[in-house]
Amino acid sequence: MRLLIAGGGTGGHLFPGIAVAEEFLSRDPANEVLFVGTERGIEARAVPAAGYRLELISAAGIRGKGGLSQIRGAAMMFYGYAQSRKILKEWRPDMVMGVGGYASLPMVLAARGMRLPCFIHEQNAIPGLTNRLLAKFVDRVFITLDESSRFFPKGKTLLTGNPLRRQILEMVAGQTPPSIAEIHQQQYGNGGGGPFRLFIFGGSQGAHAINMAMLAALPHLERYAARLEITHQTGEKDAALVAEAYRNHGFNASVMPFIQDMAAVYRRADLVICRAGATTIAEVTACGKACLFIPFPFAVDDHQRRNAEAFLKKGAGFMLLERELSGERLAGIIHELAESPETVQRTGALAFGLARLDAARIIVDEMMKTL
Ligand SMILES: CC(=O)N[C@H]1[C@@H](OP(=O)(O)OP(=O)(O)OC[C@H]2O[C@@H](n3ccc(=O)[nH]c3=O)[C@H](O)[C@@H]2O)O[C@H](CO)[C@@H](O)[C@@H]1O
Repeated sequence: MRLLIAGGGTGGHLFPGIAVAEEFLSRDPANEVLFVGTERGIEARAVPAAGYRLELISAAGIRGKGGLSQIRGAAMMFYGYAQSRKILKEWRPDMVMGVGGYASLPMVLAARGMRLPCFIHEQNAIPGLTNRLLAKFVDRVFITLDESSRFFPKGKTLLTGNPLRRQILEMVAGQTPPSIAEIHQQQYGNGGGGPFRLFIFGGSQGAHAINMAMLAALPHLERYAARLEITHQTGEKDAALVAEAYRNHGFNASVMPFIQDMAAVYRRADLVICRAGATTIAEVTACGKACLFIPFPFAVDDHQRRNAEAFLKKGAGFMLLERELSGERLAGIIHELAESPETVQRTGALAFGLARLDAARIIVDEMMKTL
């Protein structure tokens, strides 16, 4: 059977699609998957790197832009629709899934026009415009958080969670959470002051504001430099600057623009400091990690904050808003949590309790049912 997965732009849309592809391919060696995205999206690099076939179409945003760019965006969408029809006629998928992002709009509409079974997956608490529009046309809407259900037709919406890539699921399966006694031994054994491992990352593109706040936090953390083991994903632009700052302040830090094997880094972390993109949240909760969320304040409809709030209500994470973010504040929280292993352990355990590990399986089961 053939599944076409359309959309992307950012990792938060694309990686759930890759998770569904992995599940679908595991069902039958004869199954095939084709990804469709745009050349500017993360899919242009990440899909071939993951070993999948990718077709590119033309697509662009329309929402909130001035007259000329709206006309340009609409023209690109029409062209993308024609390209989508051509791909569908040539590749002949059995079903099509949109994962959000510009490319999913023309492709899912074209697929619906050709009467193919169509599905969408929404990752966020507040859905993007593409998925709101597409919901009317698809057979099933899969959602990550109950909060988004009010935007979609009741009869066809199903709460599944956010599909997790195999690298994350395998890590979770092989992991036994440490006991409080082990954490104490690790952090206070051998005369006290065992390592506290921080993983700082800013979603699929890195976060300049988090990078700068962490640099501003370093002078306040110098006394703990020997205890902190830091892995910091910066995005492309800030990598050199951030690496140099850690060196100058005497910190043991591994700085990378982008990380392929996220599971390995999650596994080692005691505390994760990150944005509140939906896929990030799904992963840190599955890994049972205590997390300080710093939501991206300009995400459409402030959806990152809403994503995080869904977890904070249950004590399963911490949040610091960007407008309150300063080096001193960030250093204060890191220090406080490094000194409080019970809080870190309890928060991670509560997060794990909210994780949904079977989203990809449920989605593929549901898609197969409609065939
Ligand atoms: C600025 C913005 O609007 N961001 C949106 C985007 O975020 P973004 O693309 O940052 O998505 P998420 O934070 O949800 O997920 C990031 C994904 O990238 C992966 N990763 C990240 C860094 C790295 O070095 N390597 C790596 O593989 C993570 O493991 C994760 O799978 O899509 C999300 C899902 O729709 C939204 O919730 C976010 O609001």
